[in-house]
Amino acid sequence: VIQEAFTALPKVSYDFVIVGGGTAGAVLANRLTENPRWNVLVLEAGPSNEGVLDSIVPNYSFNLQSTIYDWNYTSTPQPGLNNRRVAIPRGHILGGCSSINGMFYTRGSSDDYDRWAKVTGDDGWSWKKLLPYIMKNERWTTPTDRRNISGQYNHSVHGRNGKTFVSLYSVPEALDAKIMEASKELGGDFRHNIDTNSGDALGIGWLQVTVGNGERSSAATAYLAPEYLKRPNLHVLVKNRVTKVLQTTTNRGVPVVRTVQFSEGYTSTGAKYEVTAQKEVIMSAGSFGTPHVLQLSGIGDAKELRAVGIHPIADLPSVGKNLTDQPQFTLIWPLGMNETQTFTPTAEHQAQWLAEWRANRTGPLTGVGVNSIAWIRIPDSSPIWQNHSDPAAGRKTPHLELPFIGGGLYPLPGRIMGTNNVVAEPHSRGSISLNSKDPFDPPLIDMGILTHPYDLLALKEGISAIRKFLTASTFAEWNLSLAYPFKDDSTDEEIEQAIRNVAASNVHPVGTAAMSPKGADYGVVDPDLRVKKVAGLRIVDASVMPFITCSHTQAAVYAIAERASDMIAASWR
Ligand SMILES: Cc1cc2nc3c(=O)[nH]c(=O)nc-3n(C[C@H](O)[C@H](O)[C@H](O)COP(=O)(O)OP(=O)(O)OC[C@H]3O[C@@H](n4cnc5c(N)ncnc54)[C@H](O)[C@@H]3O)c2cc1C
Repeated sequence: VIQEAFTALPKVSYDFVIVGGGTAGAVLANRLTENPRWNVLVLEAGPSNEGVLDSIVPNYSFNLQSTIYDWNYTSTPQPGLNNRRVAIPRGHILGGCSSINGMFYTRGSSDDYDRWAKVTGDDGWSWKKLLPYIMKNERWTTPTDRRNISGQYNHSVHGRNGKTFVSLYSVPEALDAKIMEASKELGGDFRHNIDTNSGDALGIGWLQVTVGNGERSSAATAYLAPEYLKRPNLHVLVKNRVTKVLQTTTNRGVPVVRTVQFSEGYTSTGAKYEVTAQKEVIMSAGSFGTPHVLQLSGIGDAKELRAVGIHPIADLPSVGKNLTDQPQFTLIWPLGMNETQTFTPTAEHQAQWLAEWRANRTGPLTGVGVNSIAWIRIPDSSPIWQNHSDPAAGRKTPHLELPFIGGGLYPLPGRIMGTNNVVAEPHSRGSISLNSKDPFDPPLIDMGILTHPYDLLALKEGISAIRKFLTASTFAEWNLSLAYPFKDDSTDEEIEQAIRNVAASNVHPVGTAAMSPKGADYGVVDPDLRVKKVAGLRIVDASVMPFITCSHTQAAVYAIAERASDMIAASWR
């Protein structure tokens, strides 16, 4: 069961305490309690996901932002964005970001994982070794519209017995046929790739989503489903925020950190508790929550910690550094056609769609708004390579992600088409640090967006690629003209300024507690995810990625958490 008061929990000793019941935390909670002898406590700051309609209806996911289900973080002024502050949503709910995300299921390329193996010296992080864990997470299912999907994915690279539902997009749009016609006509970078989740991520593929039976499949619905919450050894406490991890003892001069301090409710005035894990504390508070709690606890850059009045227990300067996210913005192309040839949803449509969803779990509300994505490389001949190194992990790795947003209702197109422009592997890096030693004071989050000149040039390469794609003859009848964030005839300078005025985070922050080889004098965790310079503490979430995957990040987090569960279980067997 899910509890909101620590006093309501049975008085047992916990083998493992998991900080954060998010994407990774829910996986660990499930897998570690497969062993009935191990008691596990999950501490989640946000409320339960149960019954939250916006988290169940796939098309409602945007409603969750700027609510109680969001941490509502705002970045520091971003020099690369003309000093704007940008919003960075994060799930504040059981299931974490997987309960509020866009449900895109994209794994990245095999190169991405092979690079992790190379930079950590642990072959277990390679694509080949992780693929079984990727598949262990996945429960492939038919899309909600039950169309014939042969030729739209590669059966052999998908798992059928996992926990998280993965399916193909479910709301056909007029745009779909056009994308595939253009792909056929242009080929090359725009060739059709039957499954961009196969390790070779390049080309245009159909979108796979974490949706099953018309509902969002999150880490909470999948790994903390009622059948698992029934386990007597699994204890889930929501609406309780961890404020610190504390040194429990010292073992041969090494601080042992197995005690967790937490505060009930959403404000600093709640009751305070401490709990000590018999085996390990696992930090799964995400790319912001994990480094924030570590720093509050004295684990981080000793100089920076002392400056805010925190006594360091482990000097790990990499905590909170290497913050990596993909810069992105959307181009809007109105269709030069009249209203009868296009489709604009009304309030009446919305009501009908909700009624259909409630009755059958089918219809337009099962869609996430995107059906296909182009993953492409910047040409080898581009002048960009004269001044910049290639940030991609290898030749099967795209530099750019270009999702297509149609918005119509088949067979009519929407009044506008959107093309998202994302730098899949950026060069810019940001950081997260303490504003003060008050755990309820939000951290300073510097996303570093567009601070490296490569990233802006790469976005401009993305614009060229989109324009090239739209020259395909199939688009002629739509009379597309660019309306936002600049015009077809804008100058180079106007385009650069427009990008800096609208670009934002792709909401995929990673890397703030990154893995490095055992014994390295940089990085935060060893390849087995144990925090360096202390004992009793591991990190399992998006923060451990040394490099971002060229993708949306949930599939990689699930893979990390599935492998971590095995590693942790093995070390206590
Ligand atoms: C709006 C949005 C859209 C996205 N879209 C996609 C997408 O379409 N596809 C995709 O693949 N990825 C997407 N992502 C990214 C993806 O969801 C994340 O990378 C992934 O879920 C992160 O998992 P995690 O376990 O690292 O962290 P989280 O899932 O964020 O889990 C961290 C958990 O810890 C809790 N927590 C934090 N601090 C504390 C504390 N002090 N005490 C107690 N609990 C704490 C949080 O409340 C949260 O539940 C999106 C993310 C967002 C926010």
